Amino acid sequence: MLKLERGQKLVVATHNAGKLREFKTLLEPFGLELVSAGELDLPEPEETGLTYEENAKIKALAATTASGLWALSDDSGLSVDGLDGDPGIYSARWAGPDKNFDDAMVKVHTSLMEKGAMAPGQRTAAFVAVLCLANPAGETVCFEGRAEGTLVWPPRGNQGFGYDPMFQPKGHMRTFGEMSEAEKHSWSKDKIGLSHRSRAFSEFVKDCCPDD
Ligand SMILES: O=c1nc[nH]c2c1ncn2[C@H]1C[C@H](O)[C@@H](COP(=O)(O)OP(=O)(O)OP(=O)(O)O)O1
Ligand SMILES: [Mg+2]
Repeated sequence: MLKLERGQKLVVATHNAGKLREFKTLLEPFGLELVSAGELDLPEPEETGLTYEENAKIKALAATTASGLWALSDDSGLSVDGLDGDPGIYSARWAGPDKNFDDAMVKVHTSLMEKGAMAPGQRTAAFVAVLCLANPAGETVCFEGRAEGTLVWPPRGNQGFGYDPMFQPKGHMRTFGEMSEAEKHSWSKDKIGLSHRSRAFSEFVKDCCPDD
């Protein structure tokens, strides 16, 4: 089992500013020294895997190899039931090159409309995140988290990132885009969080983080 020590320097192996922000908040209580792949100017590896886990490993191993530090990566996406799980592992690039998430959300919505999926029950989806911790010896360990919800239209809220404004988590009336980061995570050591990332993070904490 891979275990981090208090004060240890850890690369957050992402080039996504939204994820980086979330990881900084989540990791804060554990007394680690954080540096991001962007700050170290690490190359962005090609995500050639066919699963979240494969891509998370690719990113964590690339970062630990390039930096000599332990690395924590995240591969995540939105799996829409009515679209057979798309955009899934391709969520970041599904709308095409030079497209932003406003375009990507329109594409998800229009694809569902083309299938006649108008009622909330036909617009269910899940966010999935797989975190991977890698050490410089090339050992890895992965943790998965899921958040179930419904896709609303039009998108609501301007917090979070990516597809957050159209994702309303199960049991809630507001989208992730309408929630503060703290609400989106709803993370604490003794209760299950709300977001896919915080749910995967709980498992990672249990096994790999120093006790605080
Ligand atoms: O909490 C989330 N709220 C909204 N959207 C989200 C979330 N989590 C993942 N997503 C979507 C957008 C993201 O771009 C894609 C992940 O793609 P993914 O390849 O894992 O990340 P990325 O390319 O943006 O950054 P990087 O690979 O450097 O970590 O799924
Ligand atoms: Mg990526």
